[in-house]
Amino acid sequence: MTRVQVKVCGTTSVHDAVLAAEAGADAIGLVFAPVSKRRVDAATARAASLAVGVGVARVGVFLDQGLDEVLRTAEAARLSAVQIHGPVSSLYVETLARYHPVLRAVRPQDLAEASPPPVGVTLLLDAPTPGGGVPLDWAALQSVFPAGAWLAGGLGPENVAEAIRVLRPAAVDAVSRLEVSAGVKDPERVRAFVRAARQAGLVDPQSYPQ
Ligand SMILES: O=C(O)c1ccccc1N[C@@H]1O[C@H](COP(=O)(O)O)[C@@H](O)[C@H]1O
Repeated sequence: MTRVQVKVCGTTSVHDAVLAAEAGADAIGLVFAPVSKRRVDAATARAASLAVGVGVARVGVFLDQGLDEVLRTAEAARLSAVQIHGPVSSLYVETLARYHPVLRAVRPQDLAEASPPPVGVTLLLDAPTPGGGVPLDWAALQSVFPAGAWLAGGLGPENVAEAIRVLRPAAVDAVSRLEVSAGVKDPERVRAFVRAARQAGLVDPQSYPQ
């Protein structure tokens, strides 16, 4: 048995990257989507990536952005994986997966179409409005949640254990409920989130993404 991985998303500073790493997060998320109130520039993201080092995954979050932009940003910001939101083609996702591990964010209504993902792609089940802090209906998803998929959408210290108990995701991912204001982390909530996820149990390693 292996522990659930924890991603702390929406990192906009070296300070908050180090906070997440010291709290025990396995991954930080760096949002490059132009629409996001947590958007980070490549130079700051690079500094945050270098600060946490290779022991922590650095996931770049993109929404409706071209392949060139994603690949250039991944290199500039020293990303170790990319997370793709929005209505992109299979070819787009498969092309990216030749360069980087891909987290493909899908809404519950898109799950059937996206499963199973191609090699190098892991599904991330998220709410229809990414970064909106609204939880999914975990009970309704229990019978269809794919082995090895990640879970996001309104997770925080108060509900992550229950989400893990119901869906057994390979990883949990949160942003809104870990902030004091958009893009600024609440240290106590970040620590409590990682702690709660850690304590919530273990998952079967065979359900992990390859
Ligand atoms: O956080 C954002 O602003 C954002 C913008 C565009 C695409 C994704 C975004 N965040 C992702 O949303 C989920 C969880 O959000 P929440 O915990 O419900 O607030 C997570 O995957 C973030 O990477």
